[in-house]
Amino acid sequence: MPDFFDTFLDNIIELRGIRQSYDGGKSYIIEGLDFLVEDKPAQGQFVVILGASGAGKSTVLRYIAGLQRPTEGTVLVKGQPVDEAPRVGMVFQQYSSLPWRTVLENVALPLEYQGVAKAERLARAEELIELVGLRGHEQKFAQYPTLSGGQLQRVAIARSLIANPDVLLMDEPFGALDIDTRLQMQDLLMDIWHRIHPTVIFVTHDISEAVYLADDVYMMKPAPSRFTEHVHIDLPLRRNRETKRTDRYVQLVREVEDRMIAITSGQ
Ligand SMILES: Nc1ncnc2c1ncn2[C@@H]1O[C@H](COP(=O)(O)OP(=O)(O)OP(=O)(O)O)[C@@H](O)[C@H]1O
Repeated sequence: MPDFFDTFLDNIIELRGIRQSYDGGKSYIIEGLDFLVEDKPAQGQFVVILGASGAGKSTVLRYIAGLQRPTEGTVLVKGQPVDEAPRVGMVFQQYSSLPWRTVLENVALPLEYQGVAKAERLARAEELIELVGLRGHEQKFAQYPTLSGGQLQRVAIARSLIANPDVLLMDEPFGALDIDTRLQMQDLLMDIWHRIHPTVIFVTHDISEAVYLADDVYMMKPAPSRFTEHVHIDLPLRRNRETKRTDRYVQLVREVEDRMIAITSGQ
């Protein structure tokens, strides 16, 4: 039975009846996949996707970003086909900045593509650079080792946010970072999310990271894959390192872990 308020909420992301084949329909790596994320304007949502390697997590993000079409099925963002709903930002695990451009130019890039005047786009880029804690690095080239791995991901996050996306897709964005930087970036991302409330769809292999960040965790079974499990994370909205010491956090990590083990072992 749908919740009473569900009738008033649109889905910001809607994937229905998705099938994906790479061999002309002989076999399907994704089969019967449905995924609905409701819109919560001015509140946002933090959704984390977990699944074994090769389950199709990146593929789901590529559908939502409009980078790939499924063999069958419907993909809607804010009720529209993805090609007509362009306000989607994406952050990848690999550093994706243009190394021959400065931090400021990299962050401003999406607005340059949109034809926004230079003074305006650089002013907006400065705001985002402040938001991600990169003040003082604007004129450095966005390349390693001039910038550290964590700083390069900050550039990527700032760039993904500059065009005011309704949806921010993050594909293992902290996967390549050392543990200290990773924990710092989790807190930075939470802080940003509380300020600007996009709907975030975040892929990770790290269950403790998933529980720390998410409102909801969705789990994919191995191929032919689809979402089979969902855990709502009922931790307080504002979280910090202390949250990880609470009984509820530990309990949720265990619950998600148990469900992942059951899914991947086919139980
Ligand atoms: N162009 C392609 N041709 C054939 N198979 C493909 C193609 N693109 C993706 N696949 C397969 O689709 C499956 C899902 O890939 P995807 O990258 O989405 O998985 P994933 O869950 O993100 O994996 P990981 O956690 O390892 O990043 C994989 O088995 C992959 O080999």
